Amino acid sequence: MLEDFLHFTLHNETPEPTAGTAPSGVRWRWLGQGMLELSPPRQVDTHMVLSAGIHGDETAPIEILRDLVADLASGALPLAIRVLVLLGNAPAMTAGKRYLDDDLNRLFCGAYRKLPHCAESPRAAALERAVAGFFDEAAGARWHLDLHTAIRPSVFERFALLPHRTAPYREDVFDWLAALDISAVLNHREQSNTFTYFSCSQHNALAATLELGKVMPFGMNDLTRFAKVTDGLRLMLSGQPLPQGAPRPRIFDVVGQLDKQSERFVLVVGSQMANFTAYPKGTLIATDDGYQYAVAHEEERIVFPNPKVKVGLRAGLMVVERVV
Ligand SMILES: O=C(O)CCC(=O)N[C@@H](CCC(=O)O)C(=O)O
Ligand SMILES: [Zn+2]
Repeated sequence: MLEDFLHFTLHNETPEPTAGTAPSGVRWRWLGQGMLELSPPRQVDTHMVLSAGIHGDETAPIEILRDLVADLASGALPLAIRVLVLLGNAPAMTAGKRYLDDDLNRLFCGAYRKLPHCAESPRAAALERAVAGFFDEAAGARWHLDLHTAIRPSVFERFALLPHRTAPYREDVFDWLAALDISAVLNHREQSNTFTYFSCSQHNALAATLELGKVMPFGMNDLTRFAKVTDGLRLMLSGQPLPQGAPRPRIFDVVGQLDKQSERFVLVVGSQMANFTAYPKGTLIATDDGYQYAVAHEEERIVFPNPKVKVGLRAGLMVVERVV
């Protein structure tokens, strides 16, 4: 099973037995579809959740995690920390869609309770339980990296989003992201219902969403484009120091959110631009019933423009580069 964790996940097959020790000595526990805990034989003080496929059509990170699990099982990659690998939305992966009924990454922090009949709600609940169980037993450092790909091309092919928290992020977080080949960081300034906000706010994990390239079908990804990210993850998993000296990512603060309040929402600037496209002060970006968003700063950049989201959800973020 560990050689092709993804296959078991997509076919909703349960391995028999559901726990064991791999040839590498790594202990494993299958916690349910797409949920696998791996730990070295000795006690460790670092605990990392690695998730992908929270959106079913974002396949590159799913393939990256599949390959990492296989290498941990065979011993090609030694494991020095405890890790929970989560593949989020298997039915959506099979359908090649972002989600079936509702966006799973808007259903965390208990938001799933408001949509009891949606296909993704039980999954959000199960993922929350898995993370809670994992971190309950975790004394020491807690990390969560949630790997995604963007729908649109991006000015920065690999970027991170940090969930809002009251304490500012330590400077070394940006060095750490630089070592993972991340060239831009978007700093959220509001609470949300994303997976990383959940693990950050409810489990005190150092959490980040990583956006790796653009949505492609399974088998069509050029994973060499993310080789440095994968190398960094391998170092983290095997307890090795990350390389120093990578250029610091550029940092952007969210200054506005484009909310789709009704079906009359219009993204005036269109929706075909790359993420982080810049607009000058005064540009009208979006309109809706009784609402409009115009650029208020000298320059703002748009991220995740998507007028097709459901009413009530964010249809884009506006960010401003931080002067450091
Ligand atoms: O390209 C897009 O429009 C969406 C890519 C994506 O799924 N991004 C995540 C970001 C989560 C965060 O804000 O941390 C999402 O929208 O859920
Ligand atoms: Zn995504």
